[in-house]
Amino acid sequence: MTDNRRFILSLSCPDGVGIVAAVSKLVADNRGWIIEAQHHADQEARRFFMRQEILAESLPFEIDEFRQRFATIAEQFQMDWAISDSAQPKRVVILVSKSGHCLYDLLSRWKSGELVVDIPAVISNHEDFRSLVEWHDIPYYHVPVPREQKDLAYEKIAHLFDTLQGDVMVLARYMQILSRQICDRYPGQIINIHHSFLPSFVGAKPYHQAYQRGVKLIGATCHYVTEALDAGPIIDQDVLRIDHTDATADLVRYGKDIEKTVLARGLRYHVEDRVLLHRNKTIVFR
Ligand SMILES: Nc1nc2c(c(=O)[nH]1)N[C@@H](CN(C=O)c1ccc(C(=O)N[C@@H](CCC(=O)O)C(=O)O)cc1)CN2
Repeated sequence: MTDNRRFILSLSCPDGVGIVAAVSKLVADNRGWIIEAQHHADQEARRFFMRQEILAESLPFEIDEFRQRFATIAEQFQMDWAISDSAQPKRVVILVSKSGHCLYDLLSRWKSGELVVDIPAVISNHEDFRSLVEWHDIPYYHVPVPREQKDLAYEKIAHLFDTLQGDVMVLARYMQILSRQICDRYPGQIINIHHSFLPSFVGAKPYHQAYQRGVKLIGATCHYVTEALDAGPIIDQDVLRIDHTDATADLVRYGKDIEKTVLARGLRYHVEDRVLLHRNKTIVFR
């Protein structure tokens, strides 16, 4: 029975000739079995992006030696690169405030085995979801964010994340604006679900803004968090048609389903190393 463990190689570098050949030659010379391969050349940016999944058991060496052997090619082509192990689940720390629909959804997908991650903790600025989270045998940390002590609160969250050896923080309707310090400390490691079709309706009350504007489409956006509010690189989006008969409460209700779907999809892309960042945009190898 073939062991389905894969090494996932993701890279970007200045575009040029011979990149695919060089990478594939290293794998082929070691009789490696490529399960999935995608690449993209951004002609405007003159940058090349690539993702390969290689069957771990097909290679005669472990991941550390694979990284050592790949480093030579990476230097030759000035690559930003990473090799991850599909058998090593990402450690996802979830942050939530008072709206629990995305938290419930992620916990359900995790409990059913659909979302293969480790959840070392849930952090909240309220006590609302302690019993739900602890029922899942997941530690719950209540970190209040008083207006005059926001930086101290975010230092506590950063210390918790480091102590828990988190790989990614998911803001699952966490309604506090993170400081520049914590955003800069974890670039590409904090994912938010914003309840609008960005760039429309930034802020805490997008459904109210959508209703007031009279739009015919609403949506949700999963993006990486930067200091600039709701302005980080977009990972995934979706929309839904609405009309004049829909009140703000209807938009909030419809929106919850879109938010859950878009966040789960965006998080899956991230934990499967399918997202590469370039400037303020993403390449997503779906
Ligand atoms: N630095 C960033 N922090 C956060 C981002 C982000 O993109 N960059 N996204 C938000 C989530 N969000 C919308 O998706 C959002 C959350 C909160 C607010 C807001 O105005 N909050 C007020 C307090 C509101 C309250 O207490 O209920 C505030 O912080 O003063 C706007 C947008 C998460 N953080």
